[in-house]
Amino acid sequence: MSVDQVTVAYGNRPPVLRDVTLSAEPGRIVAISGRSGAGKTTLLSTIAGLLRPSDGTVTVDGERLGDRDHAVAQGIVLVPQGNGLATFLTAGENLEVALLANGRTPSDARRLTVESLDRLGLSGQRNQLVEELSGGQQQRTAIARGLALRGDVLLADEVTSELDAVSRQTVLDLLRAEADRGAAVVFATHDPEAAAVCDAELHLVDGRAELVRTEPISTDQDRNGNGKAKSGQAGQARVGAGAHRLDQPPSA
Ligand SMILES: Nc1ncnc2c1ncn2[C@@H]1O[C@H](COP(=O)(O)OP(=O)(O)OP(=O)(O)O)[C@@H](O)[C@H]1O
Repeated sequence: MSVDQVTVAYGNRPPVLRDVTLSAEPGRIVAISGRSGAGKTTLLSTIAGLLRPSDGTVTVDGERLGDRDHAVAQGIVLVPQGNGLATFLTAGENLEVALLANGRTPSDARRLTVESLDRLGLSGQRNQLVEELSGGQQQRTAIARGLALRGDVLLADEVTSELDAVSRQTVLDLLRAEADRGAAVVFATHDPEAAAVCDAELHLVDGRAELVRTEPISTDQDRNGNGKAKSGQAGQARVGAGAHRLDQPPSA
């Protein structure tokens, strides 16, 4: 998936994104960082087909992206900021409905729902109404729904903002697992520690993008004798307390 020199505005207002370019490849997690209001959600919404750029293009598998339906057909999954869950349904129903709409059979939808909620530690919440869940449980339900859909491109918008350190690490590990499965993961976050465990980082300032790095950050311990970052340690990215542990992604 690539974003080429995209400019996005809301109505007649000045553009929120200007000339933004980004490449997201299978097997890699790219962080979109930046302060509140910098344009992270706007960028993810554009990649999800919810907003149309006034200039530039979003391309998936060589095909220019159209509307949201086209994005869904192209396997672009969005875990939105604010969750986007139906609060009057149970956690499980939120997943099943999305899976059925995605063309899964009822039995597949049930199986994937159980599996995905379990990965997020939510087995006990499957039959609970979303409105009865805590903020963090709701956020994890939305992530479970996004993972269950097994997209080719996973857009995760501030998906760790409501979580404690342990749950945040679980979610970062799951994003890594999605990348290892072959998805291109785009993760918007204002948390520098979470951004640091991603493979690349694009920083937005007032709608303009600066590519901070295109390789994982690596500590001395993570380097082998010839100075190259170690590979094949999927799922071990760690945040917090200066203990960045980073994985070399498979070459895409
Ligand atoms: N629907 C909208 N209509 C008009 N302006 C909007 C709309 N949504 C966002 N904006 C504006 O676009 C700019 C970027 O917002 P966006 O939500 O993309 O930022 P963000 O980096 O995701 O912020 P946060 O970290 O607070 O979620 C802001 O100035 C915001 O006011």
